Amino acid sequence: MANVGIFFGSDTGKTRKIAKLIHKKLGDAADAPVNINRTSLEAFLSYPVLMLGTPTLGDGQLPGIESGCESESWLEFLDSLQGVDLSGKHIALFGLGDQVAYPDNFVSALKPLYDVLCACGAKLIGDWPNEGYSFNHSAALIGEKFVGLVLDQDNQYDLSEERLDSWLEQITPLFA
Ligand SMILES: Cc1cc2nc3c(=O)[nH]c(=O)nc-3n(C[C@H](O)[C@H](O)[C@H](O)COP(=O)(O)O)c2cc1C
Repeated sequence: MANVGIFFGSDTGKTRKIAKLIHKKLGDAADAPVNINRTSLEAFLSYPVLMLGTPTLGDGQLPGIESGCESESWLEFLDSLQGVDLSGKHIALFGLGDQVAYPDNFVSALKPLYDVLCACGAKLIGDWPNEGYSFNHSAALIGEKFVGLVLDQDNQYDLSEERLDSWLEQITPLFA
């Protein structure tokens, strides 16, 4: 088993694609990405380092039945994390959103994910500057920084790989 587990939720496949790209770039350090609705709590907890990806759906919500997905996803998995001890784990988040169609809730779903993981004692790494995006509001900001990498595959597709490379450069020394 590798050191890094990559888990994602996805409605239309864009977050899955980014998860696969992260895996490709990390090589043997990471296991192949797994949809969060296809894992167990035990498998999730077996990694010391986690990279967790999500789109924002609904009105700033995590994916799941309540936000209109056909399958369960983060909303349901987070219920199973209540009361779980994640201290000692390094967790980096990556979030996909659409700043043009949803400028009032851009990538907001990262925040409830962040909050649950922090409440479980995890060490969150990989915050990301908000420069280069145009939006009105995001719940995923703490001060001037997003709580994780932010990618907009709908409007800034061409910037994503460069952003991803820079983010991985920032975080890999923190857990290597
Ligand atoms: C019904 C619906 C609601 C959405 N709501 C938001 C939103 O509130 N904020 C946002 O930033 N993006 C929103 N998006 C855009 C998605 O997050 C974006 O297209 C993302 O790349 C989808 O990733 P996926 O293919 O992994 O599901 C929404 C998209 C859909 C279809």
